[in-house]
Amino acid sequence: MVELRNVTKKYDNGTLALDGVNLKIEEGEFVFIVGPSGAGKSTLLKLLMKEEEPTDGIIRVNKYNLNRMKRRQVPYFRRTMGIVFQDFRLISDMTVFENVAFAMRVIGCSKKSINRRVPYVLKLMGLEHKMQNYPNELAGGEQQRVALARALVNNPSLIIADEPTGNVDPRMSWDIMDLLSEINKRKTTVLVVTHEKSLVDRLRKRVVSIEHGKIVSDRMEGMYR
Ligand SMILES: Nc1ncnc2c1ncn2[C@@H]1O[C@H](COP(=O)(O)OP(=O)(O)OP(=O)(O)O)[C@@H](O)[C@H]1O
Repeated sequence: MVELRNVTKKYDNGTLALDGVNLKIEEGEFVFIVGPSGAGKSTLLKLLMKEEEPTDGIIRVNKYNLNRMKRRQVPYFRRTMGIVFQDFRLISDMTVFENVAFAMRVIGCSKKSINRRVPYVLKLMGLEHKMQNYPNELAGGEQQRVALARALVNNPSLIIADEPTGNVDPRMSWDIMDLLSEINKRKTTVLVVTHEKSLVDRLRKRVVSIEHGKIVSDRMEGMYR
């Protein structure tokens, strides 16, 4: 469960990025966050992963109250969620396999389970033939899928993705959305920031629109209405 109550974020330079945001996302929901550039979408995600602090308001993610969280708890908290960053943040001197394995290693998984799980997840992403390659040897869309594999590998209860289809062709965008939908069917909460109106229009999901730091609409979208 994700909850923001009256959340405001003003950056040090005076920019009001979020202005009194109230939002509740139940466990197992799939939610798109949309809005023009500069609306505050990335800021919202950064607050949810405690990369930024709110100026005001209360934020809860799963069993955590982010306002009260101690600095040393943050890495543990982040490990409960799968995060796909806009710029992937893959580690350049690690292979694809190692990048995904690393997420398992930091939570103390055994070598045996890593060797079983990582190839499985990479295969799901259609990357089994790239396991020993380095990120800079991959196309943008492939790097995107490595980032997604890394976010999924520990079966998180919440996945947060910032423009997960940003650098890929339309067909691949659909594949990524299909994967996220599949994961969502297994009760994982999925939160996706996207610019791609065509995806949002065709998928029957909850869509939260943000403009100038405020939620301007919150509705179910879909071709079947
Ligand atoms: N670290 C920062 N310091 C100061 N201002 C910032 C910072 N990060 C973002 N902003 C500003 O806050 C506002 C919201 O930015 P944010 O990145 O959340 O928008 P966005 O909706 O994600 O945009 P985009 O779709 O282009 O990624 C913008 O005016 C932006 O310039």
